Amino acid sequence: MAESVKVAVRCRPFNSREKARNAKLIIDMNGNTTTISDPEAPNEEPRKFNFDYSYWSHDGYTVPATDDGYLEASNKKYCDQKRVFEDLGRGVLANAWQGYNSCLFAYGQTGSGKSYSMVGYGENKGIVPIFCDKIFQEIDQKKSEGTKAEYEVSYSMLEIYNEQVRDLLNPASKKKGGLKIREHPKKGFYVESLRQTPVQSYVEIQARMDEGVRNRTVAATQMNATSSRAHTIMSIIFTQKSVNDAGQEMAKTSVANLVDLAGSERAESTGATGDRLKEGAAINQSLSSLGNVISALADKSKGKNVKVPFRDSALTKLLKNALGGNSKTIMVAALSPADINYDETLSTLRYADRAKQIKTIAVVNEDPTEKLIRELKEENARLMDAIKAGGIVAAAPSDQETAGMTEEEKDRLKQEMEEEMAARLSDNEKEMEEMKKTWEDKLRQAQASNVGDDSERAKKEARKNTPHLFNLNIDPALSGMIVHILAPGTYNVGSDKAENKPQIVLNGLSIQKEHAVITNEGGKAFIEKVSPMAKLLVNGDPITSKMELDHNDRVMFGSNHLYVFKHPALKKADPKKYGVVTYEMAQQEIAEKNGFDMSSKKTGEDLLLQEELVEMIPMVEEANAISEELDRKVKFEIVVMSPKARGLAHGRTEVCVKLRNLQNELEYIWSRDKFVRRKYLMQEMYENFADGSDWQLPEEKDPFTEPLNTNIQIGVVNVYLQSMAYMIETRESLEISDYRGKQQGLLDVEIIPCDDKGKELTEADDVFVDDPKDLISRCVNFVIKIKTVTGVPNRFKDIYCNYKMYLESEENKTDCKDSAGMSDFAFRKFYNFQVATSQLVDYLQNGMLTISVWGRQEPKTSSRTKNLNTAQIMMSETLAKGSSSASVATMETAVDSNKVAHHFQLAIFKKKQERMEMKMNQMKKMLEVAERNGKERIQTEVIKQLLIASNNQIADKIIARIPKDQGGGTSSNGGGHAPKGETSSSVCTIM
Ligand SMILES: Nc1ncnc2c1ncn2[C@@H]1O[C@H](COP(=O)(O)OP(=O)(O)OP(=O)(O)O)[C@@H](O)[C@H]1O
Repeated sequence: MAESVKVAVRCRPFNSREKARNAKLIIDMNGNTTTISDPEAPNEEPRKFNFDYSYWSHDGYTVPATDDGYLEASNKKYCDQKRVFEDLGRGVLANAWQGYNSCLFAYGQTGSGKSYSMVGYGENKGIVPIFCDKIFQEIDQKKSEGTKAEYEVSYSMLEIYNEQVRDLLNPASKKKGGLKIREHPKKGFYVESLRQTPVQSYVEIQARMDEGVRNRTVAATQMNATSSRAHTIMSIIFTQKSVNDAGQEMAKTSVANLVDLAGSERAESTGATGDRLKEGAAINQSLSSLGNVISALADKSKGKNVKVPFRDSALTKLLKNALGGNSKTIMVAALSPADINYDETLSTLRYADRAKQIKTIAVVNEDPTEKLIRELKEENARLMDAIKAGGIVAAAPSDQETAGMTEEEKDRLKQEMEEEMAARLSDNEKEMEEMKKTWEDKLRQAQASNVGDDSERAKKEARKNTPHLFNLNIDPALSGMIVHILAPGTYNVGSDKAENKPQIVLNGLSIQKEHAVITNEGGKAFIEKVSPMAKLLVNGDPITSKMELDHNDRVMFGSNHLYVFKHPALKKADPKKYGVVTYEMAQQEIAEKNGFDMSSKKTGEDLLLQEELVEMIPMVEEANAISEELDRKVKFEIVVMSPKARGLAHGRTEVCVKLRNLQNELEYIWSRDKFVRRKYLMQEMYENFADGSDWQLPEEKDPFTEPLNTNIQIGVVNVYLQSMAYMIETRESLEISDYRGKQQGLLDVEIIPCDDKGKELTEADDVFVDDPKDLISRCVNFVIKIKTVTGVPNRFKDIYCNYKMYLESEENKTDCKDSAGMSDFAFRKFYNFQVATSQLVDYLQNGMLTISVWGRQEPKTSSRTKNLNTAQIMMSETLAKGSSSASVATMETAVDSNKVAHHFQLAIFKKKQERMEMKMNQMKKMLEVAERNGKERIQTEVIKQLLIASNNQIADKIIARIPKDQGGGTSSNGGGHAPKGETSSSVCTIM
C-alpha cells in the first residue's frame, strides 16, 4: 500500500554565534505544527506548517555537567534524542525485521543539526548508533531464544562529493572519477564495488563508522573540501536466512539507508551571480536535483503526469528507491531557531512540506535463495543472447524514458545502458559467487578487520600520555579524527611521493615530499621545515628555524592540514595555562597574522565578516596552491570591500577575491560566490591532474581565466547632491577611487539646475533656495553631465561610466571612449520632477550619486616574471614583501565617504552671504530714505533687519574657524574636505 514519506522537523538551541549576535527566536511549535515568524514583518501572522512530528529541542533541558553529557528534558515540550529514536528509529528497526527497505534522510542548512539527529555527539547518540545498538541486542535476544535463523549485518558507507562517489570504508579503491553507479533491473541503482563490511556487534559497527568518518576527514583535508558539501550515505544491510516449512532456504534482506545530506544553503548560491562558468559548476548538483525530484514526486502524487528526473545526479539515482519505490522513508528537517537564518529556515520548511506529499510503496524483500540465483542465471542468459545479437536492442531505452530528451541525450542514455548491461553480466556472476560463500568466510573477514580495532584502542590509550598531533576541521564532527602519536623519536612529515616513506604522510596541495620533521627528544617536541618551499605555520607564524612546540600549539602544514599539538605532560604540569583550541580560533589567528583585524567589535556585520574571512582565507590559500601546482600564473588575494567601494549605495562590507595575472598584471575582482564556484572547478581540475587524466580545459571553461575583453570597474566617483537641494550648480573634477580608496583618475561631473524644458539656468536666474524644504511640492529640474575623464592608468581602454539616479531602475550608461586622456563622454541627462516630494528633497540633501567608471585592461608583459614558474613568482613576491604567508591577503579598505569634498556647503554659505549683503545694502538704502523722510517706524524695522543680517559677521568668524585644509578660512578657496558633522551643522545654525 502506498505510504507517505514521514516528515519530522527539529529546532535546535541557539549556537554561540547566534547568541553573540543577539539572535531572536522565530520558530515555535505546538503539537505537530511549526510556525515561523518573519523578522522583517513582526506584526504579520507567522506562517504555519504541519508535519508528522515537530520536535522542539530549542530549550527546556538541563544543561549537563560535561560538554558531551546527555541533554535531559526538563519540561514536556523539549524533545531529546531518545524520543526522536522512539518515533523515527524504532520504525526503521521494525522495517528491517520485516524485510522492508527504509531510508532516513536529514535535510537542512549547515550547522542546523542534521548530524546531531542522525549520528549525535557524545552521550547524545543519534538515530544511527541507537539503531545499530538495538539491532544487535535484538539479534542476541533471538539467538538466546534458540532461533534457527541466521542473521547477517553488513555496513557500507559512501560519500558523494562533487558528483563523485567515494567508498569511505575502502579509500584505497579511489578510482578516477569515483565509483560507478549502475542500474540493476530489480535492485535499481547501486554503487559498483562498494565495500559491504560484515559486522557482528555494535562495537564493530561503531568502529567501522569511526573508520568511515576518519577516511572522510582525510579526504576532506587533502582537498580542503568542506565536509558540509558532501552527502554521506550509511547503509545497514540486514539479511535473515531461514528455512521455510517446505524446506526451502529463504533470504529476507532489508536495507536501511541513513543519509546525512550536504548543507542545503549551498544549492542556492550555485545560481547566484552571472558567471560565464555557472553551468559547469556543479557545486551541488545532487542537492538541487533532489529538490527537483521531490517537487516532481509531490506533483505526481497529486495526479500530475510528470517525469521524475532521478537520473540527473548521483544522489537522486541512489535515493530513487527511497523516494520513488520500495522503501519506507522518513525525512528529518533540521531548523535553526534564529532570525538571522530566516530565509534558509523558511526554505527548509517549504522543502519539508513538499516532501510529505510523496508516496512510496514498500514491499517485503523475501525470496528463496535458489530463486534469486535462478533469476540471476536467467538474466545472464538473456544478456548474453542480447550481446550476441548486437546488444543494441536489449539496451535501448524505452520511449517513456527518452520522452523530452534531445538526440544527444538519447544517445548518451543508450550508451550508458549498454555499458551497464555488460557490467551487469559480471556483477551477476559475482553476486552468485557471493551468495554461495559461507557465513564462515565472512566471519574470517570480520575477524581480520578486528585487528584494526585493537590498534585503534591502543592509539586512544597512547593519546592520554604521549605527545601527539590532533587534526582540526571546520566541521566539528571531523576534528580529532586524525591523530599522529609522537612517541620519542623522529618523524618525517611529507607526501607519499617521497623516496623514503615519511612516518606522517600528508597528501594534497602544497605538501612537499619532504615537508617537515618533528622530533620528540627528552620529553620535548621540536618542529622544523625541511624543504625551503614547504609552508609551515605555527600559531599563525611561518617557521623558518627549528622551534619547540608547546601544548596546544596550532600547526598548519601546507595550505590545509591543520593540527593542534598536544603534550599531556605539559598540560598536567600547568593545567590553568591552557584552554580549548578550536578550528575557528586557529583560522582567526592566521587571519590576524595576515593583517586582518579580528578583534574589533564583535557585533552583527563584524561577526559576519569575520566568519567569511575564516571561511575564505583557507580557500584562497588552496586556490593559490592549485595555481602553483598547475603553474597557472595567477594569484588570488582577499579584499574586503565596502558597498561604496563596490559602487553600491547600500549593503554590507563583504569579502571579495582579487585575481591577479602574474604574467600580464591584469586584475579582476570576484565576488565571494563567484570565487567559491570557480574554486570548485579549480579543485576538479586539480583532481584530474592528480589522477593523471586530461585536466586542461579550453579557455572558455578555464576557471583561472577571465576573457581579455572583460570590463572591470576601474573605480567609483561619489557626487554629493546637496548643492542641488539649494538649487546651486555643481561643476567638479572628482576623484575616481578604486576599491582600495586609491585615486585612479578624475572625472568631470556637472549638475546644473534648469527650467522645465531643460534649459540650463545661470546665477542670474537666481533659483537659489534658503531652505531645501522650500523645494517640496515645487517643480525641480536639473541636468547631469558627465564630461571628461583624465588620469586613468593607460592600461585601461574602452572606458565608460554608468550610474543610477533616484528611483531609476535602469542604469544610465555613457558612450565608450578608447582611452582616458581628455576623452569627453559628452553625456547629458535631463531630470524633470514636476512635484518634488519630501523624499526627493531628502535624497538631494543627504544622498549621493555613485558613478562607476569601467574599462577593459590591456595586458602588459612583465620581463621580471618571464622565465619563472608560478611558485617562483609567488615566492619572490613574498620575499620582496617580507610578509608571512604566500597568499598574504591585503586589507583593502573602502572608499571613505567622509573624505569626499563638501565644498558645496561652502558654496551654499557664500551664496547666502551674498544674499545677505544684497539685503543689507537694500536696507541701508531704505534707512537713508526713511531718515531723510523722518519715518520712525520704518527706521526701527530696518534697524531690526540690519541687526539680524549683521550676524553675517559671526558667520565670518565661524568660517575662519574651519581648518584651512577643509575649506576653511575666509579666502575663496573652494576645495578641500569639510568635516561632516559639527562644522557643517554649525554653519547651518548660524544661517
Ligand atoms: N537538538 C540539538 N540539541 C542540542 N544541540 C544541537 C542540536 N542540534 C544541533 N545541535 C548542535 O549544533 C551544532 C551543529 O549541529 P550539526 O553538526 O548536527 O549540524 P549539521 O546540520 O550536521 O551541520 P553540517 O552540515 O555542517 O554537517 C552542533 O554543535 C550540535 O551539537
